[in-house]
Amino acid sequence: MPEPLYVTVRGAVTRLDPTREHSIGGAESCDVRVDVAGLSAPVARLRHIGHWMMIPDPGVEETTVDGEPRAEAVIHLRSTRDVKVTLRLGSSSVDLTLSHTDPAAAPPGPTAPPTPAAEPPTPPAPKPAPPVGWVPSTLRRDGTGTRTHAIGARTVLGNGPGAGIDVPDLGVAAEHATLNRRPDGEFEIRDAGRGAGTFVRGRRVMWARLRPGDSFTIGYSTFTLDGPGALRETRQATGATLVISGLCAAYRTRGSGSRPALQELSAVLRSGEVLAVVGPSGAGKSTLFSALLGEVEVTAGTLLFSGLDLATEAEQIRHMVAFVPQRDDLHDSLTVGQVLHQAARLRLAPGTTPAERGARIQEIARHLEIDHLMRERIRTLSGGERKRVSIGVEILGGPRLLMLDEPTSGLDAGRTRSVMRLLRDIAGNDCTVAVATHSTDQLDGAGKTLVIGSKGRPLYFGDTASALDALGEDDYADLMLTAHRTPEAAAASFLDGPVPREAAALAGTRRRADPPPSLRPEPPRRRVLHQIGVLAGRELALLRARGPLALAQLPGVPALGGVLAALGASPDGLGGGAEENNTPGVQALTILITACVFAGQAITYSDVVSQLPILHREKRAGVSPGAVIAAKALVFGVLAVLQALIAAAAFRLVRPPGDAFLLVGPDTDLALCLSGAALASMSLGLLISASASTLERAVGLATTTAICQVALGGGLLDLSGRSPLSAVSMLLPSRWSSAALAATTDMRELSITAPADGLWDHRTGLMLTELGILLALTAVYACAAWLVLRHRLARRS
Ligand SMILES: Nc1ncnc2c1ncn2[C@@H]1O[C@H](COP(=O)(O)OP(=O)(O)OP(=O)(O)O)[C@@H](O)[C@H]1O
Repeated sequence: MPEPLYVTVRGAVTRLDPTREHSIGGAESCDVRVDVAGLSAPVARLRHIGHWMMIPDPGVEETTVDGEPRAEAVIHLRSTRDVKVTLRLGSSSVDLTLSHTDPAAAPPGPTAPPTPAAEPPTPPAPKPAPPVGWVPSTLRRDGTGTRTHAIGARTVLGNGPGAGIDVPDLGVAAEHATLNRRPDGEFEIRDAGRGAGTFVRGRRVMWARLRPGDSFTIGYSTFTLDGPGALRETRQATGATLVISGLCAAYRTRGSGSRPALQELSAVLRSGEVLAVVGPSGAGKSTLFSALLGEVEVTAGTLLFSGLDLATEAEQIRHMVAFVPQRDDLHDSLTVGQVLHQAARLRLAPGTTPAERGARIQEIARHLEIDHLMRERIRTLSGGERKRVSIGVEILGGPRLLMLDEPTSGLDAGRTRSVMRLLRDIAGNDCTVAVATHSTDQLDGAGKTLVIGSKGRPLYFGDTASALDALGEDDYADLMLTAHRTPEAAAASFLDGPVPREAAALAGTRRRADPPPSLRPEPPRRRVLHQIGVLAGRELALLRARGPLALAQLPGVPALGGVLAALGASPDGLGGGAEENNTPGVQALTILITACVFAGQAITYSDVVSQLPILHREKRAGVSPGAVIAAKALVFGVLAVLQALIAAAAFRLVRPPGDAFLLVGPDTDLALCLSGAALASMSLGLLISASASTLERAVGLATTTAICQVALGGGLLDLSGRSPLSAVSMLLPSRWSSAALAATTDMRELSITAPADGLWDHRTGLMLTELGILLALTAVYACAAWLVLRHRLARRS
């Protein structure tokens, strides 16, 4: 049973119930009444999340615990010892004593300071608290505040003792950036492209010139040039406030412009708080998250997180924000351990060592109670376990704002409660948590609630405990029915209430992001290379996870094609004796090319479209669509070439390729032509898969393309003239690979059924051109796939 907390102020003891949040302040509604500077607003809140924690209001200027000044936004009371807390505002302060046992029931004796002897003998053992803050212990430097560094001609900033200035945050690489003094005496900052970025006034930069007074941000530290040789570092106080002020968002509709989805929504959420966003279906709960993620058009209002504007400084805060979508899209065939390791390699700075990644994964897995599932495949997990893994993937990077869309949908009441408890725990570790939910019976897990009515109109924001009373409803079922009709009085009273005013006041004080003097925003190439490596590794893991039967098909299809082509060919294979006419040679050539284009296209045509939700999720975490396509082209390209070699070898086992050749020899030329066919078709398959909106459409597109490849390869229809069909065939790998193979085997000379096609002439230069065109098609299809995928993942609604 969670234990109560006893707060003593000037001799008066108040017992706090662990099942709900309590406020300390001057207002009558506060649970513990204190007078600090005559303020009526709460100066601190106390909440139980497995242990008690105190959240001083940001307006409190100084908090001391047992006489020690504390800069944290959240003070965790993990010990069962009595603690003396002083909160100071201006010249006024208040002293509180927080006890885990009732001081009034304690035996008479000395009261302060408490000694071990004065403590009650066996206080009830609390549930073991999470061992660490959400910013991981392995990479954490305690404390916040300001310090000044001496800087020379070149100073390296990075994560670890090797750097001149140590910035121990998750997104910071070991050698993250260098600060150089220029010949003119000014300084420039250069990002090494290995971590989560260097930011100057909200923009991610690879290079920027800095003058005295200019600042740049790396991880959670902001550095300001204080003059020659001095760099002032300000660590962002843990805990950041989310301010939503007068937010209006709209979806574009076909033809008629846009349809409003959120209207003048306001809320203020502080670190350590859990916000439940509730409302009837279609009210706009998911849209609110889309707006916070920059995925829907914000037509008015302000969104601030940690003082940064999400509209203009989204890049800088991207690594602070994580989103767990409603569907737990994860690679089903991988194990939990593989999924977490891949996610850690993509989401943590590339310079993070395997030991650090392992420690972080262990830390998260223990916290989420999934450490015993590391070897289980995702598809074998229950809904609740899968949800925990999905949350784990998103919090690996140590976000400060975690948003979850329906995290409890499909879970039983017990699992729902445990997810809500987990979210409270996460919030208690320097994170702000917002959750859209229909599980209104478990809302007591969230301290704050935002009720949205139909058409995105806000009806209530405030303490969860007061939501029903404020809206005059008995239960949430009634509230949902009322909210569906959006009562004008409630909507108007919200807009006239204190929440929009407070949000507007906070939004009005935001820092302006002026353009910096000199910037060079560049794509961080090294990061993309790192991502290609990680994603290629994942493709290999996914291939291995397909199982032996599916893996056996990969060499099986081209081998069958090679054997069938050989059986259809004359005893001389693709060649032929001078006096003998090799009529079946064209058929054999067509079967060989068909087998290779089918095999190449088949390995990729469904790949991107079936992973789209996962890719969308990873794009939000900074994974580049270019890296995705490059990794797939790399792995599947090698696979396609291997398949072509298997087809060539199978053919060669049964029939000779012939005597004629143009480049290296009959066998090598055959292998080159088939490899070109398979490689370019693999790339065409990627384009199909990136373009199709559903798997069914991808199947349709792939089938159509395959038919065209067979019919327009050159061996079945005469494409020698300037017909439209001939023009279309130029876009297909089968046309160029058939021509190259016919050229090297001198098919026009050997077979009377060979078409009078100039592309089939037995000329070395022609064959080299045709192989070159196959490579060019491979590159063009892959680039087109990248552009299409980039467009699809970036598309705003
Ligand atoms: N991509 C989109 N394009 C156009 N309209 C959209 C789009 N997504 C959502 N909408 C509309 O915006 C409104 C709010 O949708 P949203 O998904 O935010 O509601 P919700 O409260 O999350 O609903 P639910 O509880 O059913 O998930 C709805 O009317 C919906 O039809």
